[in-house]
Amino acid sequence: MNKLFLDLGNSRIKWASVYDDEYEYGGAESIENFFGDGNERILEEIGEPDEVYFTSVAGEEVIDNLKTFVQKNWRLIPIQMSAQKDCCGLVSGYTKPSALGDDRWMAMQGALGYYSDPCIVIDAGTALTIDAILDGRHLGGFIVPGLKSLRSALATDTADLQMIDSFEYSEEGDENETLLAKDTNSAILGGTLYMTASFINQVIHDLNEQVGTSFKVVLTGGDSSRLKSLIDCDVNWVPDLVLQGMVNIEECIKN
Ligand SMILES: Nc1ncnc2c1ncn2[C@@H]1O[C@H](COP(=O)(O)OP(=O)(O)OP(=O)(O)O)[C@@H](O)[C@H]1O
Ligand SMILES: CC(C)(CO)[C@@H](O)C(=O)NCCC(=O)O
Ligand SMILES: [K+]
Repeated sequence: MNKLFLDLGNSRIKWASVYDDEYEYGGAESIENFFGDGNERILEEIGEPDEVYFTSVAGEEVIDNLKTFVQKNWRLIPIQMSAQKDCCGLVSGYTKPSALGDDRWMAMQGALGYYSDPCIVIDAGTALTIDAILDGRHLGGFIVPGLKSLRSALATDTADLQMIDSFEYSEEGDENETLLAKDTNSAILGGTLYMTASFINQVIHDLNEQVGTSFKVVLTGGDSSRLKSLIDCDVNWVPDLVLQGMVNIEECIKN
């Protein structure tokens, strides 16, 4: 039995397979490339699934594309997984549980595969989210712009600042080494990174203080690799946390 799990984000799709109970993270691809021409390589890598599960924070159009894609390539109907009120050892903290981002719910379910409690889950994706779990309850969380959104806001709202591609720029590798920058790109990259890390550290600090415990911290998302060394405590870095959460739920429901 080959089960395919898909995580549809706002910028990228990530996938993993469970083949005879063996979990394997597949990779990530931009949404355009995934559905675009020349995706034979991705299809080949994925293989032929028997069942397809997906979760999504992308729009209806992307979900429709996925359904068509799965039907066309494998003659299957994918099963959507979403945030619940109370499921697999976790109770939602949202006043309206269905309004919580499905990726946030899945990431928390993924974190519960590592720690029974209490833990803080950080997803540094297109948006950056922080959620906390204590005694099997989601305490709630925060949503702020991700690094790319912060940088693009500056570029949009000023005359002289341009959008910089952090991936090209990171070759310089100096944004963590000096605190203050001496050129525009470093000032933006370093500043937004430092701002985001300070926010994360403050939330962790305040939660620990308020609850009187030391929360475990689990980190995921496209920007997590650049943030992890700036977090003041030990961090469990799990790039495929959302997918792991989906697999945990599927196993929990099956059993
Ligand atoms: N090719 C890439 N490789 C790694 N990181 C990337 C890449 N492209 C963008 N990023 C960074 O990752 C962030 C987006 O994270 P991620 O890919 O996890 O988002 P996403 O797929 O939209 O997920 P979500 O919508 O769930 O947040 C952006 O802020 C950007 O800086
Ligand atoms: C916050 C994002 C964009 C993070 O990917 C996603 O989880 C989402 O669209 N959430 C819905 C709103 C909410 O979680 O309150
Ligand atoms: K997002």
